[in-house]
Amino acid sequence: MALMELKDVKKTYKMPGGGTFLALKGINASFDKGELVAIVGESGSGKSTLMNAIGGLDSDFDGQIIYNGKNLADLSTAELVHYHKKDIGFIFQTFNLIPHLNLIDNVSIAMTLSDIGESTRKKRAEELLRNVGLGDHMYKKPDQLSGGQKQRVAIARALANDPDVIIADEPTGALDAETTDVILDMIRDIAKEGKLVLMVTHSDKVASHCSRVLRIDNGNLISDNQQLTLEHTVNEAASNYEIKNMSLTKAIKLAFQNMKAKLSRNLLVALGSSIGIMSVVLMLALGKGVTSYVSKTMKSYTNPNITEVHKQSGMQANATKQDPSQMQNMSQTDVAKQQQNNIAALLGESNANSFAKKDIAKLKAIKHVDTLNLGYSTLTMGTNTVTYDGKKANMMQLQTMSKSISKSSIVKGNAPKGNEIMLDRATADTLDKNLVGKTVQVTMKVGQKTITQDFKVSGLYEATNGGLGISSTLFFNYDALNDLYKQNDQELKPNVVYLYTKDKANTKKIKDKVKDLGFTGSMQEQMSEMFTKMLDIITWVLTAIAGVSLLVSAIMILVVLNISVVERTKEIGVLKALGARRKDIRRIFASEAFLIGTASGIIGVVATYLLGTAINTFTSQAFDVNVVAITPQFALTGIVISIVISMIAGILPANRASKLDPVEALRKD
Ligand SMILES: Nc1ncnc2c1ncn2[C@@H]1O[C@H](COP(=O)(O)OP(=O)(O)OP(=O)(O)O)[C@@H](O)[C@H]1O
Repeated sequence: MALMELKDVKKTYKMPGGGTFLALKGINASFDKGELVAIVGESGSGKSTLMNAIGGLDSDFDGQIIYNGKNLADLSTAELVHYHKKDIGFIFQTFNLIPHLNLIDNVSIAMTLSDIGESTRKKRAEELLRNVGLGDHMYKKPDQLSGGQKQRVAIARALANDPDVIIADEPTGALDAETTDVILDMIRDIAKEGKLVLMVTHSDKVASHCSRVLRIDNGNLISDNQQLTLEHTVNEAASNYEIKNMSLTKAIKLAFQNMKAKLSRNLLVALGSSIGIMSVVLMLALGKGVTSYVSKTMKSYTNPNITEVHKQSGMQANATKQDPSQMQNMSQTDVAKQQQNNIAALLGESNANSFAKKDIAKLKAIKHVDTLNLGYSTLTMGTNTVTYDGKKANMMQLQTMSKSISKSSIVKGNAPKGNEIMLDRATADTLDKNLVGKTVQVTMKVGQKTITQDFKVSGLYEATNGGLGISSTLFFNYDALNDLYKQNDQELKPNVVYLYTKDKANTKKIKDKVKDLGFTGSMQEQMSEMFTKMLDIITWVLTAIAGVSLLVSAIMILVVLNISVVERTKEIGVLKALGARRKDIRRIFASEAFLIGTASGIIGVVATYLLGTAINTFTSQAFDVNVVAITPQFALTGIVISIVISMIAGILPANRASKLDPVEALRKD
């Protein structure tokens, strides 16, 4: 039985306009091992069309091409892949070597696609390269070779999996006369070693070296002449390893080599994509940093069993409750009045923020509240002064003591008892380094009156960032201050209420109820709410940046991979001719997307880390806080998002590449 038999092979091309063109009109021939067959004919006669059908690149023909008893048109996809890998080797006129791979990798590509182990691959490729006289050039890239050398590499590549049939399409078409002879000798040796070589050529001289010449004209086989018999030799370079499917790791490795070839372009894309990832990681890290700072501050400065309650002035409460559109309807006089009221309330000149008896009753009635303490706090804006030893300090704030001031805030001495006062350390230092226990003279407003009286300093309070009150604060006992007001015929109206519960687990419920009743929490709580709101805004801005840049990077990756598919169309055609499955091509491109994604994720995380460190250096110097907290989970999230986005962006180009028709891909200039 002949190795290959063509029975009435016809090929009809469908024209884009709807018509058809009959390029092969019924070819009959049979071929055996050890033949060197020249296929000659005018340009456009159908030679390449026939070779594509024989090579299994085009299965859409009529008639039969029987190889080892099986019609190629009936082969399953897996059988066709095996046919490409094991039975057929291609040699092209324009060599079609893969430019970014060295000669060893170019020759071993068919073995890579067959999942042959690296050492076997390398050994075989070296042997083949030595056989074609390129033993000294193995690590060169194709661009560093002459035309003849390139074709020798292509011959070595065609022989890698030791196929029975070699299809050579004008293998000497791009070579000078001298090189042509060398290549022809090599091809003849291949046939002598027992392979069937089908060689398309325009040249009668080349055809004269062949054992048999088939002449095609206008799609018909017009002559088939046996002209000489080749002496057969023993095939020394035979291989007998198992042909398998390419593994994912090999696809990733190939993708890695491709990426290296266009390193700067891929790095730029990764750099661009990393901006989105940086926004994501920064958003997460900032969220965590600020939240933990706020809760830490809250914890360290407040007693968890105590709920501090403030009352908003009527206008303030209305303004916050009103919707913004109604706010706009407020007249300018209303706004001005409200501002005056707010300032008056802060300065203790108005009762708008004071708790009435019914307010206190309401607060006391809240479930789980065990004790209720009254307090008073006001801004004094320098109207109160403390004098010691001829030195005077202006006090900005007056506040009564409460259990919510943690002991750690009192850095020297004790909390004021009875008629004592406490000052902040900064103010105390301006008067005397050792003020605790000393008696100072205080001039202060008590309701409508201004009085001057001596008080003993019981201790000092550290007004750290985020601590209670601002600096220059004068602390009194509530009862003592109340007495002082009474002595001066004034009435002290509490504007702070402290609700105490034995079980701190109830504090949250109490706080919620306080809000429901229309009261507000402590300054710290309000600050932390403000912080949270600010954080929300920052988060939204970063999310928007992240969203837009992730979209841009996805598009960028899609475009770059698409360009890559176009640039590498011929390479994809070669890979398919050598037996790459659709899946393999898809995997190579998907792996490239994966690698870009990983690189951009890593760059994004490193950039966030550097930026975060810079931000933290600044904020820790200015405010003694680290606002950016990058955790390994956030870094991982960033990298995973980056990979997922790139993989999604890579789907289209990878599919496009995998679906390329090998015949069209190889014909591309
Ligand atoms: N995809 C196609 N669609 C329509 N017609 C095609 C297609 N490919 C080839 N043909 C036509 O089929 C005929 C045979 O083409 P083929 O490429 O096989 O010729 P050839 O003998 O190899 O020519 P050359 O020596 O110039 O390469 C030509 O007339 C060509 O125009």
